[in-house]
Amino acid sequence: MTDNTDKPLDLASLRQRIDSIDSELLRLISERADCAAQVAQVKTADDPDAVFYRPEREAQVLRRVMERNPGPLNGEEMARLFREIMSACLALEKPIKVAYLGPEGTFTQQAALKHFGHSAISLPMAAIDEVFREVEAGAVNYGVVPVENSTEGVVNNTLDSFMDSGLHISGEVVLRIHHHLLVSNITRQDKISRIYSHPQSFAQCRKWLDAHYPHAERVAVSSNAEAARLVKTEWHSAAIAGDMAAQLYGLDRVAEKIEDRPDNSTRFLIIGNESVPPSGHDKTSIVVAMRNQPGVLHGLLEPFHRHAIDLTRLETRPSRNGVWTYVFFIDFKGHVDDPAVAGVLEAVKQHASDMKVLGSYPVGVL
Ligand SMILES: C=C(O[C@@H]1C=C(C(=O)O)C=C[C@H]1O)C(=O)O
Repeated sequence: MTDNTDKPLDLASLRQRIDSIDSELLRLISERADCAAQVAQVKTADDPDAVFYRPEREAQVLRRVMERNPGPLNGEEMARLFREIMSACLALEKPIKVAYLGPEGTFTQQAALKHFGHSAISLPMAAIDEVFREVEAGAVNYGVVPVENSTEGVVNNTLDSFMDSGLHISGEVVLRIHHHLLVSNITRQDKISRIYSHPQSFAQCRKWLDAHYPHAERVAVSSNAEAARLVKTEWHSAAIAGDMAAQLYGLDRVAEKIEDRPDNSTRFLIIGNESVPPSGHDKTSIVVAMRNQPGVLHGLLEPFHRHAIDLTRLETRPSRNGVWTYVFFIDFKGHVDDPAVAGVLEAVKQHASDMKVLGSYPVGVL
């Protein structure tokens, strides 16, 4: 920052300038909040039961921020700030309630807050099917469940829960997963003989553990947060968990980012009761049951190729109503309202004994 003579401004002048920028920001954010409150009035005037939260609109707002961001802050950082502003604006009407796979301090809670912002009310559930039940019962607006990890693959419980559920996928969020080796203030670091973690986290840190703690007993527990909690009471134990669990239980990081793959990330799905209109950059998830005949997989995939639809994921799960019969979970780019997608779905139906659209939703922005 310089004045007219190109001399750098002194500290006092820079702080004065920051104060006046902050005043302007305060005014603008408040004006934005007023506008969002008026949108809520318009929505309820048309329909008293209208939902204020619009996933497709929020994705568009965040994308626009990233596209127009002039720097020096990077686009994701800027979008995170706007994510929190939107979250606070929405909460002015009614804070959104979100159930997640708990307990408190899990990566799923981190994903929920990343997606909805910190003004959302997040409620921990003990199991994935409880998250589904809570959303189905209308006790919360949305649920957040993990669906796949880049190192360890699919979360079977989540896919299985979709088979029995009428819920829609309304969004996705991808989180970079960093694991740390954590100890408490009573831990004797030279005497660590037991390490607690969730089985998925053990799998993601296997090489590091083999190299650094080959003789420590690895005890699998139901969540990383539970692992962190146990460490508070045992002087010879450590935990593998992430930042949220470390913060929640006040643990120290003895070794940071110990995951074997630096790009280790987990994808989470947002589940809700409503379908989502197109945002302009969407994904669709379907589940398909196939008759057990030769060439079924070709028949299933060929329409995607023919309509130039980009497949992003294909998972197979045993179907639960027959031995050696399978269902396929398929994710692809596009929205059910796109004519090309409608064409594919028609063609897939010809080959399938059953097909269900789990949802079309904005591709994760953050
Ligand atoms: C303001 C709206 O409602 C909510 C608040 C938004 C915002 O603060 O930008 C965006 C989408 C909705 O979740 C809207 O639909 O435009």
